[in-house]
Amino acid sequence: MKGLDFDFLKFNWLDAIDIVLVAILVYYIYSLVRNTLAVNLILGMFIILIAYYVVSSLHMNLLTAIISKFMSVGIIALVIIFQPEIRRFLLHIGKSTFLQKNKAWWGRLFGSKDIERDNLLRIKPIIDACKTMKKTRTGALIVFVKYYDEEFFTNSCEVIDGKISKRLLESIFQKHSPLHDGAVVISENKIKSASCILPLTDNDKLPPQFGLRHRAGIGVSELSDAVAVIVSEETGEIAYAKQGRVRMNVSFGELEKLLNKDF
Ligand SMILES: Nc1ncnc2c1ncn2[C@@H]1O[C@H](COP(=O)(O)OP(=O)(O)OP(=O)(O)O)[C@@H](O)[C@H]1O
Repeated sequence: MKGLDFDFLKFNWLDAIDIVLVAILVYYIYSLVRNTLAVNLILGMFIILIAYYVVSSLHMNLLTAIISKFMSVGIIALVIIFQPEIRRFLLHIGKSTFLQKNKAWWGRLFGSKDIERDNLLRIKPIIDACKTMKKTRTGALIVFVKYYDEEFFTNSCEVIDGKISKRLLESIFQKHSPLHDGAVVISENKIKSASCILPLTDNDKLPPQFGLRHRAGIGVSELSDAVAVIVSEETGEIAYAKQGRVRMNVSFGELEKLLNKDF
């Protein structure tokens, strides 16, 4: 009888690096899809994969053939289904590149105070406008995007391309303004557009009080690197959506910190 082959148990440092990298990748994917619909899709795929192994090991040929045909087109289906997650994943990688990180490090080393001060100056009119809108129960949806996709936004928005100001934001969302319906998009330190119709999230686990405004804010944050600030017309509460997840009852202090980090 031939001896058993335990070669596969040999373990070297490259295997260790391999395992660590796979663990990081799995964690990265998990943190991208956590609390989003993609989790259910991954679970569904996993069940189909197990079903395939079960039926093929039981030699159930017809079912095996059907599932394997289904899986052979799976890769195209996966790219289509997970398009928002793949896009977010690539954007994350791009954002964490050496150059981008270095920019932040130079800032931290030599000009952190100035950068922080500049950032707070940029954010202040937005926070102030949110404070007023919360007080007056004016519904608002403000979306911040790092990369302004002309095609995506121009088709469904009114172009503004104006300086960020408290009064401009308040006037846009004021109930009688023709532009108050929809979202304001801020990018490149400007109010790029208003009255934007955004894609709604399909997430069915959201609180029942979340209507279209909240769904639109969460929806756009699922599809891109956008973050959204939502002021509820009903309650005046501020919500913050990022990567398809939403934080409710955000205080102005928190909002400042979040925008300082993400905007
Ligand atoms: N697809 C969309 N994109 C951007 N804004 C939208 C979209 N659909 C609806 N809205 C905005 O949401 C408003 C309706 O909000 P709705 O009352 O359904 O939201 P909500 O999440 O319950 O918030 P609120 O607490 O302010 O009522 C609309 O007047 C419009 O301004």
